[in-house]
Amino acid sequence: VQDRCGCVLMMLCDGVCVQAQKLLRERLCHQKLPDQPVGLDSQYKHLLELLRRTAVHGESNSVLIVGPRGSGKTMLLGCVLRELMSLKEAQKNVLLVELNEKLQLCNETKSLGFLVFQGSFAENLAFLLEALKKGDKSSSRPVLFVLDEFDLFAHHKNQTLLYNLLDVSQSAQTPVAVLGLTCRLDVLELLEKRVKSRFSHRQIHLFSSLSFAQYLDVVRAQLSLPPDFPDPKFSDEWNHSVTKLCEDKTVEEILRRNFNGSKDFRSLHSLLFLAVSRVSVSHSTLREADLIEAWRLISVDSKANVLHGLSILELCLIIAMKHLNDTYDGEPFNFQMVHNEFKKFIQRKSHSIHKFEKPVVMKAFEHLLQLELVRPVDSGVCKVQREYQLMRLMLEHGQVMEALQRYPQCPTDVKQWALSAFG
Ligand SMILES: Nc1ncnc2c1ncn2[C@@H]1O[C@H](COP(=O)(O)OP(=O)(O)OP(=O)(O)O)[C@@H](O)[C@H]1O
Repeated sequence: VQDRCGCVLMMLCDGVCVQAQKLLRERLCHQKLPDQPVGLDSQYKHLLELLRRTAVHGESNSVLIVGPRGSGKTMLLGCVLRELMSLKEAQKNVLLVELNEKLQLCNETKSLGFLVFQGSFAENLAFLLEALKKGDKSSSRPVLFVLDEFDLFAHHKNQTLLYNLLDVSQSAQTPVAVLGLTCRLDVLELLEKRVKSRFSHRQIHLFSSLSFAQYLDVVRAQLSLPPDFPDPKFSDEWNHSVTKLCEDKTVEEILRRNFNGSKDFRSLHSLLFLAVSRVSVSHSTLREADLIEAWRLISVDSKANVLHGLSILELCLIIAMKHLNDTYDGEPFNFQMVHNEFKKFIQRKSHSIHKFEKPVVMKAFEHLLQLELVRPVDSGVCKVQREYQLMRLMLEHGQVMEALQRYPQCPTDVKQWALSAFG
């Protein structure tokens, strides 16, 4: 009987644990909007007010949301639209149209059952403009145009689409809001004069001024189970363990390093995702060890891994390049110089490395180039023979030394030669 009870309990626990993990993984994979954007209160209010004026009062408008990758442009817009659609006075009233630069509607809009453009760019544009011009301010439904990667629109068809949309947004026809999302701070410089003069010049900037304390709040919020989680006992225990985890010194140190590296939420989410994935029935709460392991996985140096897979000849060429770097004060080098340096080593110091024919050495050099461990100084110059093309080594001291330490059966004379360059 005890065994059976234990088994049933185990299955129940298993179910809740899987449910919690699924919920958190979905959240961390950006499948859901956060309840509230963190640290973007003023931007949120500003955008909501602008869109409310279009949705409720029928005022046309245009605005750019500018910020680096992952700074929350899409999320901010999503949260604002969610609130806008929940406003009583704006409900059912607003049409949302997401466009890409070829004037195709994006998938989300198609699924709303709204119109789908299938024609050429010119046909689509003519159709769209006619539809917008037919309306008037009082009877037409306001239309919100969302132009993600706004800078790409600036490269298209003499900016005809931008010109026309902004033109409509300035006239008294159908109320239209044009919302551009972009990473480019200089995006206005890309616009033609006629387009620029029709843009409202409203910009909302998302540059993170997030403090570490706020960042920790985000971690806690991202890892906590919601109040409506089906098993309140489990979620209480889980949330308690999350609070405790965030107070742990080692965990705080890891989070601080991640924060100092990048304030981008995507990198935080990857870290937390890896930690959450380690939770299992045998340990159904998050532990310090899960975060440490996740951090180890995330901070693995990919170049060090590539170095680990090199042949001994390729490794020797890298050491020769480092010697050249030291001799010529970091000036670029070419294959011929590397080959000479390598030959010197074989003649004077090496007993373990065979003589290699020049084409073989060239092949090894080409492989390093393919792996981007070596890069041409000027890739545009293709007239220079490969042997004489100037190159730079794209590796740091520590990366090569670590690779040598881990290299299986690395000959001692090669190690010593490396130490005289990297040591
Ligand atoms: N201030 C914030 N508060 C809460 N979550 C945030 C915040 N900023 C970013 N995020 C989260 O980070 C992830 C990336 O954000 P988002 O996709 O909105 O960035 P983006 O600026 O649109 O990036 P891209 O330029 O690549 O399109 C999302 O899951 C988002 O929920």
